Amino acid sequence: MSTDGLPETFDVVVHPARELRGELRAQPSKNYTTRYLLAAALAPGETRVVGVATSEDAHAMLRCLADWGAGITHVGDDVVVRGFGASPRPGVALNPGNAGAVARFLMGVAALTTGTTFVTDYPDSLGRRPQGDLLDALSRLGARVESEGGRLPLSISGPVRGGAAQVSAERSSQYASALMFLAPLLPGGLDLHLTGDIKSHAPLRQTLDTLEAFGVRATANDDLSRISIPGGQSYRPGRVLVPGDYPGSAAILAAAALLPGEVRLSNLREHDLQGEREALDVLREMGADLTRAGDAVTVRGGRPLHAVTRDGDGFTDAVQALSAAAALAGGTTTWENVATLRLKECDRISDTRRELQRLGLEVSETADSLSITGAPRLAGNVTADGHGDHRMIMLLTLLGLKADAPVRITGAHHIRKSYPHFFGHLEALGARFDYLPAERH
Ligand SMILES: O=C(O)C1=C[C@@H](OP(=O)(O)O)[C@@H](O)[C@H](O)C1
Ligand SMILES: C=C(OP(=O)(O)O)C(=O)O
Repeated sequence: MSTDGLPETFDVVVHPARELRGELRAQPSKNYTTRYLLAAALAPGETRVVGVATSEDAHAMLRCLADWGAGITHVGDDVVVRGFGASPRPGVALNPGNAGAVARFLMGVAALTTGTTFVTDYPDSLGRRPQGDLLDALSRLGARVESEGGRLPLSISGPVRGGAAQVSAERSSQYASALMFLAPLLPGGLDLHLTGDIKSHAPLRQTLDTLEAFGVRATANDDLSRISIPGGQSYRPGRVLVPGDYPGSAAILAAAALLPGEVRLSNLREHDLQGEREALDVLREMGADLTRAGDAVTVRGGRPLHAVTRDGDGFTDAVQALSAAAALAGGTTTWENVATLRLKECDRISDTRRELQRLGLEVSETADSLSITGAPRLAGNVTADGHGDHRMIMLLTLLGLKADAPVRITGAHHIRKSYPHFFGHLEALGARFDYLPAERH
């Protein structure tokens, strides 16, 4: 499955880099790939999804949709999906791997079936992430739900009719997105009330955007606390183009800001709903020299950076990458309102604090914030724990490039969850890595 030419599992040794220089095309967006593939499967007929991500999460979605009965044909970088419409095959066990969004979106749609089971081969990561808020919403709608403590493995059986529904959006926006994908295919649609302090508004807008691209009518109020989707609709098949990925690109841009040289990254739409687009503003506010021409962003790196205090919830998947910039900026950077980071592939607050401290940095945390005091230089010569988390691996890689001596990152193959060509892209810019047998998986 891996197209990156690297061993199946590996630790990476990151060598200090003098500069980064060159041009790259941003990889396809993870969040739009998962959404477009799912919407394509929910559409009767054929949809061509142009430029699909090749990450493990994209493969997880493709595998699950095929198991539910979608026809999947790869044509170059595109995927042609023959949808199952409102009738995914019942009685199937789906394995979404380690992909939270994939698992949750499919759990919503599972209410169309008379029984779907969800299992994972990542019991220590996805298997620990909470699903209770979505399961509660589904059972209030009349679905039959079985789980132990609201975690995978679990099973969901419909049918449900729809109508008024409540879902908490405090721990993850993915629960509400899941119900939004389900809603148009229910006889009664859904009048959704998102409760709690709503987090991750940006992905919710990406879901609304996807529904619109597939001809599904939906209305929402400004703060997204009310989302109304009439029932009895169908997804319209057609052709959709996956935009470039801001979360992964934020790591490349942060690396480029930290090191001397010049990096140009294309395929980053200026008007895009991915919240991690804000990473560009954050880097600029920190003092980076970043310019945009159309869909290309150029960074002239090596300028001194300074600390910022920002609400990180708008760019949740770029907080790790920006933490690398913070680790080398003058002063103390604080990411506020980031409690949901604790519920990702690892605890991205406490685990990040521990790894940064291991590298010699001063870091503190509260329940919902992370503060990092920048150091003028990092000694390196340590082994850091990747925590099986692609975004932690990106952060540690950036610090290794800037350190005085190499940094080893364990389990670096988990980069493939969202960015299989991450190391290859950095090599193309002049970085150097060794790939060693993994000390542990
Ligand atoms: O809807 C999506 O595709 C995503 C939503 C976000 O999760 P939360 O809503 O849990 O913050 C984000 O972190 C994740 O990578 C993808
Ligand atoms: C948290 C992430 O993904 P997911 O929730 O889809 O597993 C991520 O991509 O950083």
